[in-house]
Amino acid sequence: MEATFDALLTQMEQQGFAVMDEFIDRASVAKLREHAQRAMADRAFHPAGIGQGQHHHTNHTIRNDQVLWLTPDTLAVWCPTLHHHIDHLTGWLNQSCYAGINQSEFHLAHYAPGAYYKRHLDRFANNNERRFTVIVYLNDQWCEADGGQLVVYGHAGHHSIQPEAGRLVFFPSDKLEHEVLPAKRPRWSFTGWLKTVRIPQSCCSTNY
Ligand SMILES: O=C(O)CCC(=O)C(=O)O
Ligand SMILES: [Fe+2]
Repeated sequence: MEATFDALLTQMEQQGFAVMDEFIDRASVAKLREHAQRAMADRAFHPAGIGQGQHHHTNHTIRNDQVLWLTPDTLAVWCPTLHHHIDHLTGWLNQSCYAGINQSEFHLAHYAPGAYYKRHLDRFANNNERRFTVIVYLNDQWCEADGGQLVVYGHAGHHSIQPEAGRLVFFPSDKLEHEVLPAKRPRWSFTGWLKTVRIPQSCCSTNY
């Protein structure tokens, strides 16, 4: 896996983003998608918002997908393979690149036909904790006519990526602008953000 992660980093340096197929196997994709579909049927998804903290709000002119936030523990149960790979990637980033990742957040996303997410950066204006974005798609046999491509604005201009099952997209959350074009069939994905969260000094000190 280390050689694979090296290749990811090389791609990211060269083009501003990295793409890897079969990051997780088909059976793991199918299992995670089934959990997502069941949660959707149970009305556990809710309209996605933009902004953070007190600035968080929904804005359907910018995005109109639905999301379900997952704790790392739930991810570990719903898709142990993906949980393990993300853990492994985080450890590698910390050891090889001194990335200082100490937290993560994850959600599943569902784009109903017609849903989109306009061009944006993943890092909030008032919070620089998000360092890397990790997206894994859960859609079998996606084709051009299905729409829903992820368009990334990399070093060499824009590039369109099909949200195909098992495919990983990886990029720096504060640098790469991207958008999701309107999907024409239900579009399922997992998105994670690897973060560096400053621990307040007072939490680390011990009083003797
Ligand atoms: O699903 C995708 O392709 C990208 C989603 C995205 O940009 C986001 O959730 O911030
Ligand atoms: Fe994004």
